[in-house]
Amino acid sequence: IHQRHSAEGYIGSARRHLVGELKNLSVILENLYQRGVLCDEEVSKIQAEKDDYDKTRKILDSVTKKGEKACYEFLKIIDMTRKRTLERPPLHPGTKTFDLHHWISCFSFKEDTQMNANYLQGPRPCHRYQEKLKSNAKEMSKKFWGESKKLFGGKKKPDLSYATLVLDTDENISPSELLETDKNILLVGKPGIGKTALTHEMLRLWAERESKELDYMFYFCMRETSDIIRAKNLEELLFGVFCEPDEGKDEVLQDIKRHSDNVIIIFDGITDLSSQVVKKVLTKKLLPLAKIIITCRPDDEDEDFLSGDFDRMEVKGFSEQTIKTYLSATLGEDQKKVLSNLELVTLCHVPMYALMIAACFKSDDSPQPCTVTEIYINIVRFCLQINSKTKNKDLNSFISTKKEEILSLAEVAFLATQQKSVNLTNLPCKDSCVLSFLKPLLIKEAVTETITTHAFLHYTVQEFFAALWILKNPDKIRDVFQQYRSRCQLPLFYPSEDAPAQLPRGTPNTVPPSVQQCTSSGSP
Ligand SMILES: Nc1ncnc2c1ncn2[C@@H]1O[C@H](COP(=O)(O)OP(=O)(O)OP(=O)(O)O)[C@@H](O)[C@H]1O
Repeated sequence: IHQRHSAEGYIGSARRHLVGELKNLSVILENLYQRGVLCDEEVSKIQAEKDDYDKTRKILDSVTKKGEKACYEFLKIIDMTRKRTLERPPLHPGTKTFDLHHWISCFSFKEDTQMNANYLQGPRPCHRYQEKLKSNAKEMSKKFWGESKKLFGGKKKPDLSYATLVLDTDENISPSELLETDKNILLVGKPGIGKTALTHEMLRLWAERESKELDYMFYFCMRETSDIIRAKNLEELLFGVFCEPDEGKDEVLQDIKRHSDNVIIIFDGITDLSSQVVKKVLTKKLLPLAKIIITCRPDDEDEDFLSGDFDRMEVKGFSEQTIKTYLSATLGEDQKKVLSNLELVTLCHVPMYALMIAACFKSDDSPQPCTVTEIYINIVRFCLQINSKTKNKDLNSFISTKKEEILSLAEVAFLATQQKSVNLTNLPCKDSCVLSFLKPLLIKEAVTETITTHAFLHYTVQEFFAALWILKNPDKIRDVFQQYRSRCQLPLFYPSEDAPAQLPRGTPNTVPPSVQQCTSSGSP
């Protein structure tokens, strides 16, 4: 039950804490002026006070002297600008006794629909930039889901965006809760489990949320590292790699730096800390109050990422219920074929496999794959067929004619995976059909110069081809396992001296088969 307080009394009760803890007094003064609480002269007088202490005292005195209405306006301003004007709540409860954020949230405001939010906004270029970031975020999210939909051909356009479940000590957390929390987050999850999907969902939610607050959200795909590594400072990272303001660059950068608590940055698929700027952001040397979200695979998890204050969470993929909803949206009646096969249903816990399975089963005459390897083979054959417009009956002989090109792609995949990279600087062949597994990656070299490199459509496709290359070069298997063992300090379990040079079949209960496990980034 909220007890109704007088605004004047409410300010009085916290005066001691407000003096000394109010920040960004210029924002408060500007708003008091805009709302007609203080006139020009009063504002100038306050600004002339020697330090923030005295300025705050003077603001409080002037507002209180003007009575209840002015005090109410003041509280309203503090409420709307709290991120900028109040000290952050303590990260460790108990280290600070009075929490101004909590205090202002307890004041019960009357309904006030007349309020003009514009008063509370920052400089115009910052707003224009926020709008640009929001439309970028919407676009990225749309594109992400659009690419999955392409697998279903032109006719069927299922809705593929289901909230990924995140599990943290037995508690499911939704993407919007992740977005709202003030904490820094480390999201760990195996390949294809939906880490990128989750970050794109957060981007979408941020772009669509109705908030009057001026805030910023940035996304970096850490696999596209070269331009990130080249960024020498914060400006080059935020504006050069991600998105440049159309006007008032300096003003925007100033605002971002000054109000870093209004910034959210996602580093998706981090493998190491080779970028100095990224390292500084993670260790809070830059943008100390920004909220940071990192995603990585379990193999790449590194204590250095956590030197800041991060909450670690695991992305667990689809639940039983989500699998059913997903299959029904993508397959309709055909879902029964998948649901009747326990192995396939279990695979669907990994959204990437759910997508592949749904794509494989989408038409009546599709073969029924049962392992991850078979599903990847299906996908590869499916892509080759679509791109070459080959009839089903001719597909095998078509693939035979392309053997060399396919293996050259596999070799490039293997070499890149070994170097923990997705940037393919040299194309393995000229065949457009085989090259359809790649997408161009544009890297800005200079203002007017862009270099085009290539990357696989999805990292797991690169891993599949890398595994294919090992299978075709059995003499390399021992080396690869040896390398894996020395990185992970695991006993060398396979292949033994007399074991056949052949990899075990996929274990379809939860994870990718050994083929992929052995070649995933960090553990080739
Ligand atoms: N919540 C979801 N709803 C529907 N499809 C999803 C979901 N999450 C992931 N997918 C599908 O699975 C694919 C792989 O997911 P994503 O790229 O997010 O995995 P990841 O965990 O980032 O993998 P990696 O570690 O390989 O980068 C996506 O392209 C998307 O098609």
